[in-house]
Amino acid sequence: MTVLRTPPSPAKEVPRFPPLTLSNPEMVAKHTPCTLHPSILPPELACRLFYAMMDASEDWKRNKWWLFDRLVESPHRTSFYVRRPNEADADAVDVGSEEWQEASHYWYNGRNTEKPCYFPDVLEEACHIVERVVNEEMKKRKRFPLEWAGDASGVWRANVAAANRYEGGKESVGAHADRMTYLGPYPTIASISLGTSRVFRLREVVPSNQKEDRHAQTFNIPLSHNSLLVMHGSTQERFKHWVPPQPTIDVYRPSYPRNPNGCIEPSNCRINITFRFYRPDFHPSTIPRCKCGLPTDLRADMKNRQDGKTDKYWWHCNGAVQNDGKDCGFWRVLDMKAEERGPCLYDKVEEPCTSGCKDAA
Ligand SMILES: O=C(O)CCC(=O)C(=O)O
Ligand SMILES: [Fe+2]
Repeated sequence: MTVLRTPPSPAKEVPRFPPLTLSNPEMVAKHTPCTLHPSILPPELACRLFYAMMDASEDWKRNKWWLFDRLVESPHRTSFYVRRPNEADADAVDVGSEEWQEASHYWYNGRNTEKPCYFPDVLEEACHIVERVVNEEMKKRKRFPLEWAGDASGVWRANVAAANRYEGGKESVGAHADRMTYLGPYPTIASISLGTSRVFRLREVVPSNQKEDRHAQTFNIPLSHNSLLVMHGSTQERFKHWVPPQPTIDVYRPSYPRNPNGCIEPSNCRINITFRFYRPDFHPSTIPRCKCGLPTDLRADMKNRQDGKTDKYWWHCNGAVQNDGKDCGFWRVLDMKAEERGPCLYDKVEEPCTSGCKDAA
């Protein structure tokens, strides 16, 4: 017997757009929730910071983690710095204190047991400039209800910095969104690049309910020496970012010699420094432990984004990266109220901004 069925309707044609290079600040602001400043520090300071971080990076380590049954190493070196609290500032958090040490170990996937270094003077000098620019930017933007609002002064500041060194074009970092364990939701992350220019890549994670309607586009942002990329709130909730290996790179020629009468040595290294704010309401003592007894990871539920206020985040076991690849399967939804976190901008933001809203991009 032949059964006649109506043929299935052809799948909807959803256009795919090729990767787009965002070569100026206007394009970056149009397509992403980030802002680009091509030249952020006075040139002499940028060069001094490059040399200081190149010297320090001799001691930086490659992160290690378990991928299934294999111990793998990051294809770049990394380090973690904490800022000395400002005595004059009553709100300042001493993330260098013993109670915060766990947060620095977490950067190294629980491996590093040494005390993190305080910002060297040159990093402190750069940080002041970065903070001023970030705060100017933030004033112009629509903010998100879950952002931190506990600072009496209302200004953004950095209390930690993570640094990476990429040597040559082969070194890279894989696609990820930054873990929010100590940053909390909608963090602002300010990223300085020094040395060789590399491409920074961003790609949105399209929510499950929009998958049939649109594809994500890949954006390439060339980050040259002394540029600042500010990843504003929602970047970690909506996008993954990475620095891909690059077959060719332009060697960086510093504008100043290392020593007054020395010669200029070209370099094939890129140094990246991300300034971050570890929130007091995400203090290590408040981070849920999984069944392995380890601090859990906080991640945004990127595929089910909501309205900027009711977005979901999960605490989940981070054991797989540390524990011979074994994960205890623990997870729990973040509940800001029940976990007594905040204060957030909730009450100050009149209308919630949808994660995809244009002003927030
Ligand atoms: O090197 C960069 O620009 C990105 C580094 C990064 O994504 C990270 O450290 O989380
Ligand atoms: Fe990152």
